[in-house]
Amino acid sequence: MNNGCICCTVRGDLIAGLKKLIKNSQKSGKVLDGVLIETTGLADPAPVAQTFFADDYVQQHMRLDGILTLVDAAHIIQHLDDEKPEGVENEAVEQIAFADRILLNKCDLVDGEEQLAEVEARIRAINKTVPIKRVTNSEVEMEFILGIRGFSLDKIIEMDDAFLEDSHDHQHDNRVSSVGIDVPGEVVQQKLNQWISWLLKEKGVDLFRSKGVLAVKGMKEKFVFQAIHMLFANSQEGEWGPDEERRCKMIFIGKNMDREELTSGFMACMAK
Ligand SMILES: Nc1nc2c(ncn2[C@@H]2O[C@H](COP(=O)(O)OP(=O)(O)OP(=O)(O)O)[C@@H](O)[C@H]2O)c(=O)[nH]1
Repeated sequence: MNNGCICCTVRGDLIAGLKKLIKNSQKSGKVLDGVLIETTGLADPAPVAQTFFADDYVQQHMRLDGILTLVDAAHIIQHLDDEKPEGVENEAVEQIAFADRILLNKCDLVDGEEQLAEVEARIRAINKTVPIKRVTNSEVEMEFILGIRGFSLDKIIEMDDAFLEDSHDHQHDNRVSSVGIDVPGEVVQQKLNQWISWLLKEKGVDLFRSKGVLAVKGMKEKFVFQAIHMLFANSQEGEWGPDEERRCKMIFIGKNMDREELTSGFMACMAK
């Protein structure tokens, strides 16, 4: 599939991809057990689910088993409370509303039963009947998420009577965007640490997701970092190959991002 948003621009690609999988399986005689589609956290689930009903060929050969929504227990309330511009859907609300199963993840990051109960109550206010499982690191038995026959067209149409209409309009929040940085060279660890601390402290509320693989001066291994809002983790993973170009590659996804500020801030950490 091409790059793009699975619920908008590349939905035609999704249908073509599904058809190809079915045809390959028929040709090779190998049974296709299932297809897992992982959207970005910012996708509207409705048009993706609609794919399984919009195309006759796909509808005849596939059944939508269920929609699984992974909820970040530590940050979900902030996203549910985010006031969107007029006409823009709140993706977090949509993803919970459409869910046939919910994995309430990162329970270890939440302060006890009271806060978890509050999160569950917010989920229940959107989707009364969905089974919810509390987990850490998404550890779950497969029976909870696969082969569940959880998707019900009647239930969805009750909630969204335009679900089967072709013109399923939805508008994304155009305050949310991504900034990618990919530059050859190395960073200076101390400058990088200072910049990341500044970034998470000052921009963490609006920074939904950051991740990167960096070449750090004097470090044989690749420096890998992951962050969700202000929660940051890093590790050293595998050494740079002798012929591999040492470079820094990162992506930041968030609200009201300033490409110029992020890029110049990072470039100031590069080794001369
Ligand atoms: N403490 C804690 N950390 C977790 C848990 N689940 C994932 N993480 C960490 O959170 C960071 C981001 O992982 P995810 O939230 O799974 O990432 P994601 O949003 O699915 O990321 P992409 O699909 O790559 O955009 C990583 O550093 C994970 O190790 C959890 O239950 N508890």
